[in-house]
Amino acid sequence: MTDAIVTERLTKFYGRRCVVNHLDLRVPAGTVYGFLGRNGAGKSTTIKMLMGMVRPDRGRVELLGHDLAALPGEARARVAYLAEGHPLYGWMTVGEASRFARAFCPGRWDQGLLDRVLDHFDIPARAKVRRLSNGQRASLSLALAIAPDPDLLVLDDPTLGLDTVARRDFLASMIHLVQRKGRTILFSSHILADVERVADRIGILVEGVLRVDCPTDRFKEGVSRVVLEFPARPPAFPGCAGLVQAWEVGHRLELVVVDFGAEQQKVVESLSPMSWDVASMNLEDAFVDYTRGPRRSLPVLGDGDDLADAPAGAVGKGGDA
Ligand SMILES: Nc1ncnc2c1ncn2[C@@H]1O[C@H](COP(=O)(O)OP(=O)(O)OP(=O)(O)O)[C@@H](O)[C@H]1O
Repeated sequence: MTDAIVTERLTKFYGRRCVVNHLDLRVPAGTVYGFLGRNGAGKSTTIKMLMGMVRPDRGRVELLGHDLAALPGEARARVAYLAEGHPLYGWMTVGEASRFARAFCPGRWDQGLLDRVLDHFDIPARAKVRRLSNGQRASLSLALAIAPDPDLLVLDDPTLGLDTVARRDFLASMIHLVQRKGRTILFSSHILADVERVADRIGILVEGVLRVDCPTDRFKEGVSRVVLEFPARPPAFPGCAGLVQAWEVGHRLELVVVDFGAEQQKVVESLSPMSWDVASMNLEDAFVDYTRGPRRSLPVLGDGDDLADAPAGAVGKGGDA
């Protein structure tokens, strides 16, 4: 098995609105996959469809090589899911919550690992869940999710509300899990610095359409901000392949371009600027610049080298409805 998650043309409507649109997602086994998108892009809906909690209107899901509709119990036990907001029963103690979770995982439970995580985050077994801090609740949820030693861990915005130190500890635990051979993690997040730190690959949903699906570095290197300086008001930019957006700031023209190369350079030089420069960007800057563009015509970014020249549309077979 090479892909831990596969979706084919996965589609969900709420009313007449298509919130996940022909999603072809492939998450290779052993990958930490950052699933990104602005508020309302469709991340949670997708994750709920992956977990069988929301029924798709079209398409199919495969987890660990099995069709989700016929997932054997043995495979289901190898998948763990952490819902947004770390839902736990506040009236339970930590020990009760652990025993409760364990009852759903007969045969696969690493109590030693759970104890180590609880100890690391200083979470006593007798503490009531409702008295835990946000960070402790998140860590308890993660500990309960990883105690069955899952092959696939799916987390919906797991670091929401955590402080920087708690987030780093949480992410370190995630990496520890995945470093054990073949483990796969898909997580959604709005904290791009976290994603940049741990994700091998990213997918970006824009209004339910997967526009980016590639290694994290490929995305950072693929999106460039180009700044052209002029002595007076800049000329209008004529456009080029891979252009996400262009705007004027005083005597400057700023462009966001996917896969800036010789062809785009020629267009820039044809405007005879006094100077021009390509700025390097971190993941957050690249994400902001990319997703702020005109949504229906964003250049797509995937593993291939020639995607910026592809007609605007989704990665894979899908497209705008
Ligand atoms: N049960 C529902 N009924 C109707 N509309 C819904 C339902 N769940 C989600 N939506 C809508 O679907 C769209 C996608 O929501 P979703 O929660 O998947 O986005 P998201 O990318 O996870 O957003 P966020 O980052 O804000 O959590 C939103 O417009 C949301 O309002």
